[in-house]
Amino acid sequence: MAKKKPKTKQSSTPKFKKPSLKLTNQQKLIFGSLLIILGIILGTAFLSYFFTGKADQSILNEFSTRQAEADNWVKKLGAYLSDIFVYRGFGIAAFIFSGLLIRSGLHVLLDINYEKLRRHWFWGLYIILWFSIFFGFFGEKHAILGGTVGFETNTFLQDYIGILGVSLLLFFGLIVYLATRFKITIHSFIALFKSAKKDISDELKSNADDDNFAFDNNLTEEAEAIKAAHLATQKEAQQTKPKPSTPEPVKEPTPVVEFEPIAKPQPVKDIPESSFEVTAPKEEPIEEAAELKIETVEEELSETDNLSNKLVADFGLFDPTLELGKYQFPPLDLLKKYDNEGISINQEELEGNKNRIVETLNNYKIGIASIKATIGPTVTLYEIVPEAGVRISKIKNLEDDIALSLSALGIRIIAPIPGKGTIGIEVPNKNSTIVSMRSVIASQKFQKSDMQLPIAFGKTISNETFVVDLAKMPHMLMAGATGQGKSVGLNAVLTSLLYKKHPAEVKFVLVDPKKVELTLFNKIERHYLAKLPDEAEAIITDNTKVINTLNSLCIEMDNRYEMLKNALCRNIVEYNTKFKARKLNPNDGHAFLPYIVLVVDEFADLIMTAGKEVETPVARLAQLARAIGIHLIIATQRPSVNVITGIIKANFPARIAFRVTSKIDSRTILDGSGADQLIGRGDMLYTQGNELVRIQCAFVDTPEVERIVDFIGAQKAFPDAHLLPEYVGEEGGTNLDIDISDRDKLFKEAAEVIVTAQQGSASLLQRKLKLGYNRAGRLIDQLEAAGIVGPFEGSKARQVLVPDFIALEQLLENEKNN
Ligand SMILES: Nc1ncnc2c1ncn2[C@@H]1O[C@H](COP(=O)(O)OP(=O)(O)OP(=O)(O)O)[C@@H](O)[C@H]1O
Repeated sequence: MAKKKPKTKQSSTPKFKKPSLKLTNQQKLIFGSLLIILGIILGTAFLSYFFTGKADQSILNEFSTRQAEADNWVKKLGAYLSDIFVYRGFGIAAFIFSGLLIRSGLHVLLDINYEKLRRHWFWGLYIILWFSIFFGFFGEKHAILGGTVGFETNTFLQDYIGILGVSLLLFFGLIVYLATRFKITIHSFIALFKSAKKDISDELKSNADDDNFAFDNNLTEEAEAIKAAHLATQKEAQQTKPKPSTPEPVKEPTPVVEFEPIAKPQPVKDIPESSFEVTAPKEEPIEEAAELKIETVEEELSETDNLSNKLVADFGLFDPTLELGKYQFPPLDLLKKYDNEGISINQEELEGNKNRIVETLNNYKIGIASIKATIGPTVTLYEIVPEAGVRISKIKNLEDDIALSLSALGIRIIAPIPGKGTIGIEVPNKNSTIVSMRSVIASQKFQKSDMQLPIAFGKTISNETFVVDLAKMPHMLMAGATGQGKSVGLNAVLTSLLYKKHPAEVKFVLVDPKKVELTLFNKIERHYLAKLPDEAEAIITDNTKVINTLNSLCIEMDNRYEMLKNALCRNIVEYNTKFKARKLNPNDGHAFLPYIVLVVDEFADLIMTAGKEVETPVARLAQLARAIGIHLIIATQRPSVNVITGIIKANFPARIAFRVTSKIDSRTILDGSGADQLIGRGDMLYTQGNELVRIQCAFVDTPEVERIVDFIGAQKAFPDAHLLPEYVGEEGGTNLDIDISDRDKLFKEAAEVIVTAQQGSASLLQRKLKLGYNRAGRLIDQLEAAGIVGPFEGSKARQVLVPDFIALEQLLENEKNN
C-alpha cells in the first residue's frame, strides 16, 4: 500500500497510453458499432470493386458532381474508397482493413483487451504489406492483385535485389511472422515431420477410427507438431513403451472459450508504472484495477497464450485421462449393503441414559438446565446445559462416575463442546449400526465434492457423511491398537480415491510390512500404483526397499519443484491447470503430474528397523511435499514417542485415532485424551489441528475391496506401474558410472583432499570441506566412480587408488579427453 505511486509521473517515457479505456458503456456501444459498420461498408465496397471497378473509373473525378452515378454497391464513396485502398493501395490485401475495423469494433463493444487489438493491427498491416508486395510480382497483368503500392514496392526492390532477392525477402518475412506470431521453432518442424511419418505408418496399420483422422487432417501444422509432443510426453509420463498399434482416441475439440490469463507472479521491475497507479485502492474501482493489471501481465504472456489458446481451440484442453479414455470407474454395486444400516432409535434406551445422567449429576449437586440427545451410528451425544454457576471441571471429573452409572464403555465427556456452549456426553449405543462404505460413497457430499483427493471416512455423530480432502490435510497419521479398525480405515481411504480419481490422476505407493493387508491392490498395479524402476512388486514389504522408495520420492519431489519453478506455479493444481491449458511445453520437460499418495501400514515396524534412515526422508516429504502433490498416510499400532517422533508429529497435522490402550498413547497421537475411551470397531477421532470429531469409520470388507480391484484390474491398463525416479542407496554400489557433468562442484577439491590425506573417508571430507553427511557421501560415491577411491570396506576407510597429485591431474585430464 505504502508503495502506491504518487501522482507525479517519472521522467521516463510517457509511453503510448491507452486513452480509450475510459469510454463509458454507451460510448463503447456507439463507437464499437460505428467501427463495425465502417468495416462492413469498406468490405462491401472492395468486393463490389472487383465487378464494378472498371465502370466506375470515369466518375472518380466527378466525386462532387451529384448527377454522376457510380455502380459500386456503396455508390460513389465505395468507388472512391476502393480506388484508394485497392487500386492505388494494396490490392486484394485491402480486405484485411475491413476485417481489422470490424475486429476493432468488436473489441470496443465487448470491452476486450486493447493490447491484443494493437497487436492485431500491427500484424494485420504487416500481412497487408506482405501480400501486396507478393502480388506485386503479377502487377503488370493483374494490377488489382497487389495494388499500386505492392507493384511499385516490388519493382523498386527488384531494381536493387532482383526477383530472387525479393522472393527471399518475402520468405524471410514469412518466417519472421510465423516465428513471432506462432512461436514456431525448428523443433516444431522436426516434430511435425516425425508425427507425419508416424501418422502414415499408423494409417497403414489400421484404417480404423475415421473420425480421428478427419479431425487430425484439420490441424494446422505447427499445432500438430506440438500435439505430437504433448501426446508423446503424456505417454512418457506414464512410462509407457511405444505401442505398436491402436491409435489414441482423440477427444472432440471443445469450443473455444475466451481465455482468462492466469496472473503470474511478475518481477516488480517488469510491471509498468500504470499498474501501480491503478491498484491504488481509493481512486480506482476494483474491477478496473484488476483488468489493467491483467493486461500488463498479459503483454508478456500474450505470445505463449496465443499459441496455447490456439492449441486449446484446436484440440481442446489436454486430457490426462485420454490414454485410458475408456476407463470405467467401479460401480456402487460392488459395495455391500448392510441390513443393520440406518439408525434405529431405541426410545427406552435414550430415556434410561438421560435419566441416569441427570441422576448422577444430581447426586453431585449439579443441576441441569436442559438436555438434548443426538443419535449417531455408534454413539449418542447427550448435550447438557448445566445450571448457572456449575463449574465445568466438576462435570469433567465425573467421567468415571457417569460411566459407572451407565455401565458402559467408551463414554467421553466434551466440556465444553467447542462453539456451542454446552457440555457433551457421548454414550455408546447398545446396538451400533454399521456405516457401509456404499452409503458414504453414494452420499451427495462425496459424489458432488470438488476436492482434489476426497476421502469419505464415515459418519459423524450427527449422522452426516464426513468427507475430507487429503490434499488439504496434507498428510495423515493414523494410530490404533490392533483390531480396532486401522486396516479398514486405510481401505476406506483407498476405496474413496478409487471411486473418485482416474488412474492418470493419482498413484499410490503402498508399504505393507505386514505383507497381507494391502496385497490385494497388486491387481491394480498398472493402473494406480507407483514403484521403483526394476522392482518386480509394486507393493513394498521389505524395509530396505522402503528406504529407497522414500528417497526416490524425495527426488521426485525435488524434480517436481523444479518443474513448478520453471512454470512459475506455486502448487500442483496451478501447474496442472496450466499444463491442461497447453501453456507448458512438454518439450521443455513439462508433464501432467498425478498426485502420489504414500501409504505406510505399519510405521512402528519401519522406524524400529531403519530409524533415522526412514525418519529423515519421511520428515522431509512431510515438510515439503504438500505443494507438489505427494501426500503421506502413515498408520501405526504403537503410537509411542519413539515411533511418532516430534519432527514427524509436527508435520502431520491431520491425525486419526482408533481405540488405543492407554491415555499416554492417546496423548501421543491426539495431544489429548479421548482415543482410549473409544469403543473400537471403527470408532475413531479425527483432528486437523483444532477440535476433535468423533466418527464412525465406514466399513469396507476384504471381499468388497477384492471386487473393486478385480473390476479395475480387468480393464485396459498402462503398460507398467508409474515409475518413480531411480535412487541408488549408499550400499547400492552398482550404479557407479556417474556422469561427469553431474558431478558435485566440489568434486575436484574433494579428490585433492582425499589424495593428499591418502584416506578415503566421507567424514574427512565433511571436516575439511565443511559438508553435510549426505553430500560428503555422494562425493565419495563419485570419487569411487572416477576410480580415485576403492569400494566400501565396512568400518575401514576406503583405499585411495591415486598415489599423488600428478596422477590425479592426469586421471582427470584423461577423463576430459574421453
Ligand atoms: N468401521 C468398522 N465398522 C465395523 N466394524 C469394523 C470397522 N472397522 C473394523 N471393524 C471390525 O474390526 C475388525 C478389525 O479391524 P482391522 O483389521 O481394520 O483392525 P486393525 O486395526 O487393522 O488391526 P491390525 O492392526 O491387527 O491389523 C474387522 O475385522 C471388523 O470386524
